[in-house]
Amino acid sequence: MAGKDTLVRVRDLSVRFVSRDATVHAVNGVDLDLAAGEVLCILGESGSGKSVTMRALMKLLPKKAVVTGGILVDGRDVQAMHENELQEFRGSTVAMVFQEPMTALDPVFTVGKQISETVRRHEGVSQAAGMARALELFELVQIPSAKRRLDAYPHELSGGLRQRAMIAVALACRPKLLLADEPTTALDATVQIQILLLLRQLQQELGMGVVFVTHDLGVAGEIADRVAVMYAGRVVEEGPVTALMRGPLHPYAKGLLGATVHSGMRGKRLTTIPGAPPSLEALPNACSFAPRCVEAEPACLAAVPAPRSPIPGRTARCIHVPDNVAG
Ligand SMILES: Nc1ncnc2c1ncn2[C@@H]1O[C@H](COP(=O)(O)OP(=O)(O)OP(=O)(O)O)[C@@H](O)[C@H]1O
Repeated sequence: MAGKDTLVRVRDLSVRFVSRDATVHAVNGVDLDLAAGEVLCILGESGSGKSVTMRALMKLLPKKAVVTGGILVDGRDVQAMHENELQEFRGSTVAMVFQEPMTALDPVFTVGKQISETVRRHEGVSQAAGMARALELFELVQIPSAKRRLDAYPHELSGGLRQRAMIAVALACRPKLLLADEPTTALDATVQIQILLLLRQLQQELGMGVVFVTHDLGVAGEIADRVAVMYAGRVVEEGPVTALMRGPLHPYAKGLLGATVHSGMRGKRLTTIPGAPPSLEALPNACSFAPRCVEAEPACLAAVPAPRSPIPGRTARCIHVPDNVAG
């Protein structure tokens, strides 16, 4: 049963991309829960299904994607929404920030105009009220000389300020859920930490839920309350960030943590475990990590491991993890 303050509830989500030549099984039976005001990081290496999972939350996948399973956001069935309902839902209930701000910002309009138009579209307010809200948002995301910068075009802002402007656009209609797809990856380290701190502060002030996709364990440690570690389209471990970083349960998470800790936390690509993930076109009916796992044994190849929960609030899909929690 979904709790009273459940903001996101995903059950058995699968996403396939079908083409004439092949079927890519990008996401395979993902369960996720997010409480209002909580930050969940989806962590994993390239191609593990992080972005596809996140985009499914706002039905932002190409038409050819075959999506099955249940997605409830703020109690609404996302899969069942039609285009006009989605337009209202995107922005006012859920908004997204991207790695590349120019994905969200239009180069031919000033940033102030873009924010005020977004507000006007959703809330039907006057031009002056839209602009006043834009200024309020620029101040909220701590853009210095906010009034002057509202008249800037996106290319006139530095990378960090552009990122802040994009966050302001995303927050324009006070979303309950913010989706962030590697929004700091392209920035240099000091700007990256400033944007992470800003997001954390905004999330707390506004009480928003955040789903944050990253390949960077250091970033997850900085911003997350809970982490879901994805591998080959499955969540292989899920739990509170501090517990997971102190003592990961799944061998893949152990490998990531070992690799990252030894070489410094932030900015490290999660690719230091020997071997490569399986092809998403031919996933085995087995533990997908077994070929790279130091703990693998024949039983790992018998079936896809079910989630086990040795500690309340934590799960891992590994047969070596005990399953002690009743219910
Ligand atoms: N539109 C699409 N058509 C076909 N395959 C796709 C499409 N979008 C994603 N995929 C495939 O789905 C898989 C998961 O992609 P996804 O973008 O979710 O990975 P990711 O974990 O976010 O990786 P990255 O960190 O590189 O963005 C990949 O194999 C990708 O090639």
